[in-house]
Amino acid sequence: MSAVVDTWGWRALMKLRPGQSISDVVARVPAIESALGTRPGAVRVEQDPAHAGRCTMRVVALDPHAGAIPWPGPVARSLADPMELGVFEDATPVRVPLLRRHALIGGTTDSGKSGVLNVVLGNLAACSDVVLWGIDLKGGMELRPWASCLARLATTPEEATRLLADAVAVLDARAHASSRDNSRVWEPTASAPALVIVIDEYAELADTAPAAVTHAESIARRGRAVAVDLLTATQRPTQKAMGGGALRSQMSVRVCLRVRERRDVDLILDKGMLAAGWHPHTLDAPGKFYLLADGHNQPRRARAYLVTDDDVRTTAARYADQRPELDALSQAAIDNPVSRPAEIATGPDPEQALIAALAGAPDEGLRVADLMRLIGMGRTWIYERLQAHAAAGHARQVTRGRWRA
Ligand SMILES: Nc1ncnc2c1ncn2[C@@H]1O[C@H](COP(=O)(O)OP(=O)(O)OP(=O)(O)O)[C@@H](O)[C@H]1O
Repeated sequence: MSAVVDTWGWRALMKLRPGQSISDVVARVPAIESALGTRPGAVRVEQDPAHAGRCTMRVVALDPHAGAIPWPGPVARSLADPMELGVFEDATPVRVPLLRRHALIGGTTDSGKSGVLNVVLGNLAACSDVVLWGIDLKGGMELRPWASCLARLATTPEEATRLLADAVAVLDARAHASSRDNSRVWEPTASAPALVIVIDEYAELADTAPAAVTHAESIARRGRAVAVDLLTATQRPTQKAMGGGALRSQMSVRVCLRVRERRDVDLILDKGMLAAGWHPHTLDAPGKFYLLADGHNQPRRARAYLVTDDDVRTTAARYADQRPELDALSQAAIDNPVSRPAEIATGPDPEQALIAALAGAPDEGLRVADLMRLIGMGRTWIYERLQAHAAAGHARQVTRGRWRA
């Protein structure tokens, strides 16, 4: 038996005695720990997948979660690479794929949500095939340090609504092009990058910008195939903020940091997860989390790397001038909103769709004919609703016949 030493301890390949199985060794783990003089839980035994008579014994002598774990820097260079968020208790790295996935990061105040966002942003900043947009309604406090790597940063409900409306326009244009060209999915490259929208405190957005929520839900439903993805963090995973679960159900990567109440576990992760052994209410330090994602279906405690303010500064500075630009098709959809396909103002409720369309309208406003096409309602209905919104101060005529919020 020869041992390989690493940061946290060592591991060795072991040959079992004839007739012995891995379960015999697993049953002896407490005795092995006692004989080696390690802390309880330090020894893990794994079957050699190639040979029933061999196993790997891993001794994690130091508790990897005992203190903050420094961020080693970005490992991803493409959205197709898994993002490395931190380490599990057995010191194995937490790697999670984000391509064509929306992600939700939840946890109480000071649980480390911004910390996890920073790890992901640090990796995305180094990816040459992702355009990053940010929404931070805390006045930009969390995301502004990344501003040099964000192509857009919205810090007010109005800007957020406009940004998400533009993202829906990008999505529609890409979906239209994909169906025309018969290509099923948008494969991100440096010249046709993915668009990832980072939203810090989604509940705040839901409270202050209902029209923006209509767009976010549309992106959650339809964005994956065309590589328009959401990365959202929230402290308040209420039914209202999560659209009664509709938004969460589209988020296939869920990171749950410490929560105050047990019922929040099922709100962030999924119904029944608390009963299934996912216990984020017991996490005892910032940055510790449970992950639910492809390949992560067992409740395992993990801890995120700690990204310092200095790490953010140096990483943002290093990658700022390597950020890609949106492809021409997507940029044209933003610059020329009148030619947007009819799904810009999504949602079954025409009133909501009208509000969203007005909020997302360009500076010069939208014509009644545009609104009719976007919303699918007749001239009389649109005209009456515009008058009502104008009287309530929610809409205005920019120039004759052109409207916006
Ligand atoms: N992975 C980590 N390891 C060690 N300490 C961490 C980690 N992540 C965060 N912390 C510490 O915990 C504190 C809170 O972290 P953070 O700001 O990320 O929490 P938050 O959930 O975003 O808080 P808020 O809800 O107020 O926005 C910070 O002081 C930070 O240094």
